[in-house]
Amino acid sequence: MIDKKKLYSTAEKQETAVLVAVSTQKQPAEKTKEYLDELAFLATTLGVETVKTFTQNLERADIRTYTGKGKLEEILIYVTANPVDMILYDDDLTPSQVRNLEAVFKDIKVIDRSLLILDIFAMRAQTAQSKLQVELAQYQYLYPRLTRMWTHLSRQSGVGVGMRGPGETELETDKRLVKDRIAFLKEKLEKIDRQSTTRRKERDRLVRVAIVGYTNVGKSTLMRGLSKADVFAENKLFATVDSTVRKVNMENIPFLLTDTVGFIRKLPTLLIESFKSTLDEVREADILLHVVDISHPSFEEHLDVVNKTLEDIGAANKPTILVFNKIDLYNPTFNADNDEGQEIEQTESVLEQLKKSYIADKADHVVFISAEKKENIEELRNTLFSIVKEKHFSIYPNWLDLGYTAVQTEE
Ligand SMILES: Nc1nc2c(ncn2[C@@H]2O[C@H](COP(=O)(O)OP(=O)(O)OP(=O)(O)O)[C@@H](O)[C@H]2O)c(=O)[nH]1
Ligand SMILES: [Mg+2]
Repeated sequence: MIDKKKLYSTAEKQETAVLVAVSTQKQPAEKTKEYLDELAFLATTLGVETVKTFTQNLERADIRTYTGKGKLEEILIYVTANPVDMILYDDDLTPSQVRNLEAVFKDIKVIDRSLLILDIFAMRAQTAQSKLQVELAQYQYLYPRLTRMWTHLSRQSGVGVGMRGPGETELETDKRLVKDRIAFLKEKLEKIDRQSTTRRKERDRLVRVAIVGYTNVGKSTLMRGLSKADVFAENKLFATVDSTVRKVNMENIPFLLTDTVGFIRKLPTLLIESFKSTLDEVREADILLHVVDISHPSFEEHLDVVNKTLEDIGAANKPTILVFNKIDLYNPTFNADNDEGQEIEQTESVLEQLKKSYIADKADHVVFISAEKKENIEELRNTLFSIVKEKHFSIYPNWLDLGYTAVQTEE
């Protein structure tokens, strides 16, 4: 049995972190800066304050200690002289890197990107299913890394980042018990998966639309704007971990709208695997609303990350509306490459060009909106509805003769 005696308390003091990243041939320095901003934002989401960042240029990350020796010493001097609870690495560390770094940093936690993201998911998971999914991903991540550090950490008072299981319990650290737990969780999830597949099959066949996108782009805000759902939206990463399905009616044609978990660069593979059945909502969708935060300086990279993840889960090549959101914050003079002295183009023509470039290869439709300020929502509704309608009539060619009442669902 798992020991659930020690409860996680939110009243703990705020934890502090230093961030570490390397710039490599594949990852130029300006990218590293952006990634570190994202890492700091992930930390903030967990209430962790960033006190310093360290970066290093290397051909590739050091296989033993991630950074080189000199930088490692520099970090050690800093964390010895200052109150620092954890060192956050922007990439995933191998079990042996973790071991080596633990030996250097002793009582200071060594946390990598995956572990941080897993921790946020643990905090956000609401349903029994997503809690089990997160717990499974956490244990699969921890199992090969269960070393002195984890047993040591679990004995420290107060559980912080890296040790938080879902449901406010602490993670188990006994290797043998963890193995049993993994088997148990897998079995339980398979059972839930079988039940929900049956339930989905029994559901009447309605057109399914999934809202997808990078984290924090405004998916839940848009969901609220398009349906009556009271969905949680917040300026933090991964506000949504569970998917919400709502039935929406437009001109007496019902369809299902799903808000989904956001994607992120380097989303832990284990999370994708264990969230398989949650992601089924995306995989089984007929139409995708791909939301992009156009005000974000790296929105194009976000777009590529999402498309790549969609491919990975087998959900690419669906009819897609590319929804550029937060148009109220968009400033093309900031995003566009402006050579000195060059006239800054009007927002409208910049958007027009953007639309053309995306229509050509990445989307069937492009719409610019502000979900928050409710700008252009009508245009989006109309575009969406025209596609939904087409799909709906291909399933129910005689819909108009049925008096609109043939389909009843519980959503
Ligand atoms: N200015 C502005 N802010 C917006 C807009 N749409 C959403 N936001 C804000 O962006 C933040 C994230 O919104 P969410 O709807 O939670 O985003 P999400 O994509 O569901 O995020 P996750 O569930 O965390 O992946 C919130 O603070 C929203 O208020 C918009 O059109 N303009
Ligand atoms: Mg959300």
